Amino acid sequence: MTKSRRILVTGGAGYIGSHLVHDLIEAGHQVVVLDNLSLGRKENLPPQAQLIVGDIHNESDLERAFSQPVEVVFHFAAWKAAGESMTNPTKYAQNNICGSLQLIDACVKHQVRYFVFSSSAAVYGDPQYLPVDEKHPTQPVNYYGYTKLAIEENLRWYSQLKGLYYAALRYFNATGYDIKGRVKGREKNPANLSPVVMETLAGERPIMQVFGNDYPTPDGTGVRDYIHVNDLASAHILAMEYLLQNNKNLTVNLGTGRGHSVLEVIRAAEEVTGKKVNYQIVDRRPGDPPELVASCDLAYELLGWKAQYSDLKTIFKSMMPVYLVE
Ligand SMILES: O=c1ccn([C@@H]2O[C@H](COP(=O)(O)OP(=O)(O)O[C@H]3O[C@H](CO)[C@@H](O)[C@H](O)[C@H]3O)[C@@H](O)[C@H]2O)c(=O)[nH]1
Repeated sequence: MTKSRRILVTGGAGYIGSHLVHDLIEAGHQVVVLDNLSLGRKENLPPQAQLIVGDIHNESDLERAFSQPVEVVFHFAAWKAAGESMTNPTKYAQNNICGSLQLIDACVKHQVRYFVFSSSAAVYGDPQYLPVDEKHPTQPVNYYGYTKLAIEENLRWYSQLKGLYYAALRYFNATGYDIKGRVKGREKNPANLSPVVMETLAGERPIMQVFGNDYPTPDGTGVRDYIHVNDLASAHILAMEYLLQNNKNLTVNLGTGRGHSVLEVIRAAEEVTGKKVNYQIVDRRPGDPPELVASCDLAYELLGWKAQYSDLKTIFKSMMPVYLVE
């Protein structure tokens, strides 16, 4: 039996956070969720999780979240309009960088020693080589990636100055829904490929766009490393255990090491659902690299973690109950 711990999950009612909360509760932990419900949903949470509707920017909400001792913080909360990161950088920085610093400060004040942060492959920018490992230069090409990197760097300083140990988990393309069906609420305003494919299949979009088919990839469409949200959740638990056991920081990629093109993704969805995706090829989306694939050796070496549910068929099977309810 693992020890039951008191854990705070910011953004725990959101897409990735809620999957982790279910796993933490099933592992016997006591979970407090701090979520402003702007993107999260109450119904995503198991009844055992304690929900505090509040914000990481608000001191009194943070005080409520830390009213009882917390051992580990998982930080998912973010202002997610990633597309707006370039057009509205000030708001983006205020929400994401400043909010995270307020949370980190509160952690230090309340003697939390372990912090797990949702970072992103976006910290690397355009890949200079593939697969991208953790030694790859960090040169973000959008403000979203920059904010993630800025928070990682702040965590490194706080770690040196204040003895907070952190894990920065750099997700590649998060996808899928709970294979156990525990999370039923859809992600709000999704813009990523797999939900767009599912919305098109569900008839909610008349047609979807494939951004470019003239990339230097096998079929000309963009290649990404899709990682199932349940695999992400299990990596978070292993990262927490790593911090608790080793008192050492951790920065790792979370992906599969395999890339799939947009057309491959569409075909897999068609095969799993037995329906045709209506799509059109349009121009490339500015800023998209042709290919982004993770090297995941370090996560395997340090955490013993490897993706289990991230093949395209399992991904789309897990999305069907959420998108194709009869
Ligand atoms: O309607 C769509 C949506 C996407 N794509 C393509 O599908 C691939 C995946 O795109 P998307 O799902 O938007 O993800 P990325 O642009 O790869 O970015 C994701 O992955 C990054 C990390 O690598 C994260 O930081 C971002 O938050 C997350 O959106 C790319 O080739 C896109 O050009 C389309 O063709 N049509």
